[in-house]
Amino acid sequence: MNALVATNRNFKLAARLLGLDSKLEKSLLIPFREIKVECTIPKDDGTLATFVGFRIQHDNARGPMKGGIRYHPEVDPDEVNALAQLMTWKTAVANIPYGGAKGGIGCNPGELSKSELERLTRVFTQKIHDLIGIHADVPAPDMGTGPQTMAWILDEYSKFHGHSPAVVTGKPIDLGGSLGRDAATGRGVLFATEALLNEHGKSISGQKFVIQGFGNVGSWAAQLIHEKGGKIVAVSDITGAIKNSKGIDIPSLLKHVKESNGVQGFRGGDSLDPNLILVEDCDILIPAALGGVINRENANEIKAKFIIEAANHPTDPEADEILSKKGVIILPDIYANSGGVTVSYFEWVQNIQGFLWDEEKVNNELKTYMSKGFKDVKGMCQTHNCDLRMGAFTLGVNRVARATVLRGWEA
Ligand SMILES: NC(=O)C1=CN([C@@H]2O[C@H](COP(=O)(O)OP(=O)(O)OC[C@H]3O[C@@H](n4cnc5c(N)ncnc54)[C@H](O)[C@@H]3O)[C@@H](O)[C@H]2O)C=CC1
Ligand SMILES: O=C(O)CCC(=O)C(=O)O
Repeated sequence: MNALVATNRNFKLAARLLGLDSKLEKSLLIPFREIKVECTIPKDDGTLATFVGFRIQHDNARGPMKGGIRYHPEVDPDEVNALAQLMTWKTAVANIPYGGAKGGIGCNPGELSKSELERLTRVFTQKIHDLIGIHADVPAPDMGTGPQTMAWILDEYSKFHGHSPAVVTGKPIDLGGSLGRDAATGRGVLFATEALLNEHGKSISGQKFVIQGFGNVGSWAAQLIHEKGGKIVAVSDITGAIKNSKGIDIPSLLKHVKESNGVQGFRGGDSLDPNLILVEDCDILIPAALGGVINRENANEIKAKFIIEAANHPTDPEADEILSKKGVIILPDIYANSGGVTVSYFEWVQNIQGFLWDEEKVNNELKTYMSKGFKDVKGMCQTHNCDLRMGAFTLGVNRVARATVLRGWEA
């Protein structure tokens, strides 16, 4: 199912549970602003290449819009729109003073040199610099981008507006990035998983995990779960998949990935068909790559008892229904992966204050926010007699709706 159709469907279900007025519902659904820009750069060989970049600014009722920038061949306006909307509900679930946005460029970063990526990022920033800003819209990394991308955006933006470290988060530490931001989404996934398991009288230790995606989010989640005694029995990335029923030695895998740019060829496990990773036997499945991967084609075959959505919208509504009938418990993206944007908020606060926190403070504050988020989501599940996805959606949508109404309708 198209990502936007799926996200709108979840929003509308939540709006119905909350009894929202239809005019308010419409105003919450339609994005604040959609930006589409042409980005033409000279390639290293002197030829020209043209890419299309997007920034969808979904809502700013609760504060500046916030969300990552994705570089991926499948970036399209509907997907970015869905991701921007999810950011609005996510920042509200986390209860941080932001709205939601998302951006992306349709490109394959693996096929571009570092200097081509730098030129592309600078051209994109030139096209959108007037519409982002410290109190307007604050980008961050997502799939295919990272601290270096944020450094180029910061540098290009600062040429127009003066030195502005708080205009992006997820920056390198040397440019005002926060300690702990790199690991934050994975660490948040760990805290979210602990909160859920605790409620079921279980702990991480001894549980069997499968992780799809071994980039920023998947690799940090794997590392932290491994340190807590979780047994990671299968992992995949774009290069392939590996499995080891005794548990993969994650520090050795991290070393291998650093040297070989992917999990393929790792000797501490057997290779596995990447198409079968999601249906591999485990207790807990963590999708940490693309959207829409859990759908009606594979939902019935999933063996996990719990799914922790580290990726954004990995599960289609059709799969939600199938999994719910099977008794599988899903911890939804807008809560489970909110650790990244929460520490982005801490980074922005540090930049504005001009005062750096130590890593222990960052991680402790993150734990507090993730614990509070879980309690708030559960509270909405009880109030509306609904599952965790609708608990999170009603929580987020209700907070944004209240802020929207309080700000008023006068033109
Ligand atoms: N980076 C962040 O702070 C946050 C990221 N997310 C979400 O987490 C997910 C992963 O993002 P990052 O780790 O930042 O991206 P990344 O670019 O660092 O890593 C992506 C990983 O997915 C793998 N991958 C790509 N296509 C695949 C496929 N077809 N099958 C299996 N693996 C595949 C890549 O090889 C790589 O290991 C995305 O859905 C993103 O939106 C959510 C919240 C915050
Ligand atoms: O850190 C941020 O501002 C946004 C992270 C993001 O794009 C996400 O949570 O999906």
